[in-house]
Amino acid sequence: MKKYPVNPRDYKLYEEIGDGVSATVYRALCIPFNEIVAIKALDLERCNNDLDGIRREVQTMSLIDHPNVVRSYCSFSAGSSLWVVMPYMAGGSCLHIMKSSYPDGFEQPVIATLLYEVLKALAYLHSQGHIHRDVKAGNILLDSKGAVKLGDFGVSACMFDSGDRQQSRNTFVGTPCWMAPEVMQQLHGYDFKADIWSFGITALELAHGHAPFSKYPPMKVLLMTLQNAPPGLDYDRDKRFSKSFKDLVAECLLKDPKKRPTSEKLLKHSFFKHAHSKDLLAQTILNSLPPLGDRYKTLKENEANILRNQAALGNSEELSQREYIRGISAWNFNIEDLRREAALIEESDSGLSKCDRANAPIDEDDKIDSLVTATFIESLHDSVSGACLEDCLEDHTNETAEDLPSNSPVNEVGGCSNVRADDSDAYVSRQKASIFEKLDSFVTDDEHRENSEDEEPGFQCKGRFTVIRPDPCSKDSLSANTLNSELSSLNGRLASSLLQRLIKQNSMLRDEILRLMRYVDQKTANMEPADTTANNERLEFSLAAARERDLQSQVMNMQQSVNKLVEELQRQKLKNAQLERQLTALQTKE
Ligand SMILES: Nc1ncnc2c1ncn2[C@@H]1O[C@H](COP(=O)(O)OP(=O)(O)OP(=O)(O)O)[C@@H](O)[C@H]1O
Repeated sequence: MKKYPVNPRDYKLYEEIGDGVSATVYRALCIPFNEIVAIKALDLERCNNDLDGIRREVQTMSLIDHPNVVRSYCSFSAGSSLWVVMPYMAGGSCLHIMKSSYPDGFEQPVIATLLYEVLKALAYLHSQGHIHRDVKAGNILLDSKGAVKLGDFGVSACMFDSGDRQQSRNTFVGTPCWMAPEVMQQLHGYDFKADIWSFGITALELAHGHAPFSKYPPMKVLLMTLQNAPPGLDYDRDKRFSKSFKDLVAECLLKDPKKRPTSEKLLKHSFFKHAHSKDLLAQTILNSLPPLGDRYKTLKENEANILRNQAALGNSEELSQREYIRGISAWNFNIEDLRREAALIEESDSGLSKCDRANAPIDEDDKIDSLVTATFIESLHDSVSGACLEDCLEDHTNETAEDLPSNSPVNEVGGCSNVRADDSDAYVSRQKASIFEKLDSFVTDDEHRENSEDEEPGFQCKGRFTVIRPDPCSKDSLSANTLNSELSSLNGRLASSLLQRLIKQNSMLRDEILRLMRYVDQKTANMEPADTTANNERLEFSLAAARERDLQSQVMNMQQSVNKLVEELQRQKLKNAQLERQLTALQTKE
């Protein structure tokens, strides 16, 4: 097999052709082979605490061998970046193609052709034990001849892994619009069926030019995905699509992952009778497209305009849209964002599309406050009791307002279409006050963290990444050795500060959960006989104990990670000492 060089000097970087959370992608020339390639430059400083993720991505990519999956030729470090050399996909991503030429989505034969190829990639990955976890139009790449490949293993996970990596499937990664409900809930982990959900959302994205709820801020996307009926193809709006397409989407977007078909089974779906060869793609959507670099530049300019407008209007939905345009997967899920987004949801929304409206609960705009409250409270309960929010809501879908006591939690909280305006308004205000109180306590914690950041100016938390702020004054003056040892010691300090923060947040969350449970119990006690209250208390106690055990085991795992990091640090120090000795020896020789 052809061996690509692993020296940065053997490559010549041309223009930028894409970017994501952790990487910038360039068109490049592999000089010895005189071959155009793509180089993904992962900025190790931008994702310092996600080295495992990077290692995983590179490992996964190098082991992959399938015509529908982007493979890596080789990878190596170049300065503070890790370069991954890949085949150059001159057509770019489907998201970019739609943004530049097909804002309302593709025609059915094109969609069927694209999806069939993606599905072959998924069937292969799943058979190899991988969950892709980031299936979306932005990661469907086309070469100049119309070959389709699935890219970006930044958040992929292996189903056969145990221990640490298995646990990573319980963490919150991925783009909210494409994220399966079970991934959002973070209750019981998830499996490859999460990819099938994302595949269904991607099908809608290719059909409409955007994913369902893509214009909304992440918090709202989360609420809508959890509480609304699954999105789908609309009877009126999507007349141009066949019944088999509608069926395919509906099957992929079943909320219960067990009911979703496997990728292998989906390959036999009748919709794929509409699939063609790659020539169709070359002759239709790739025909007369400007070069990828130019398209990317235009896209960046548009993005900059949106940013300017958004800054002028102070509109955070535009911000969300900008992230969508960039096809970014990370979700900056911090309490400040949450607060801002919850406040934004309060404002009445006039922007729901007809299709989104069809999927929204009745009076959704008016009662969105209660949705916020409901989801916070229910998801807090769920994280304690392990009960599924979705089940909880579905259990009550057939009940009407009249079936339930007027002050029942379902009427007041969860049953969005059954909310009684008079009772619920007061209830919602009370709950909102309590939520903001909770948020305040988190924010205070965040402020603490910020203050402590003052002591350690290098750290900054950004969603799933902890970013090291570059220090322009010192960087150049550092020798490779000191930089190395600095990075290693930062890892240790970073892990322990993260650990402390997590423990603190967990215990605060637990207290808050208990407080909220007591509150709900007090409310329901009026309706229940006395012995049920005693039972509830017992249940509450055992649930809290189970949660505590869970937290303790998480803490132990984190401590183990810290120990590993400390060991790594020692190793690096030894290496540094050796290098320094060699350096001195060399200097003496000279
Ligand atoms: N081999 C390639 N050929 C052409 N363009 C590519 C290639 N790989 C990636 N791109 C472009 O670069 C963009 C970003 O790449 P990628 O998604 O791998 O980065 P990332 O940082 O992992 O992104 P994300 O934010 O989705 O995690 C893609 O959406 C695509 O448009």
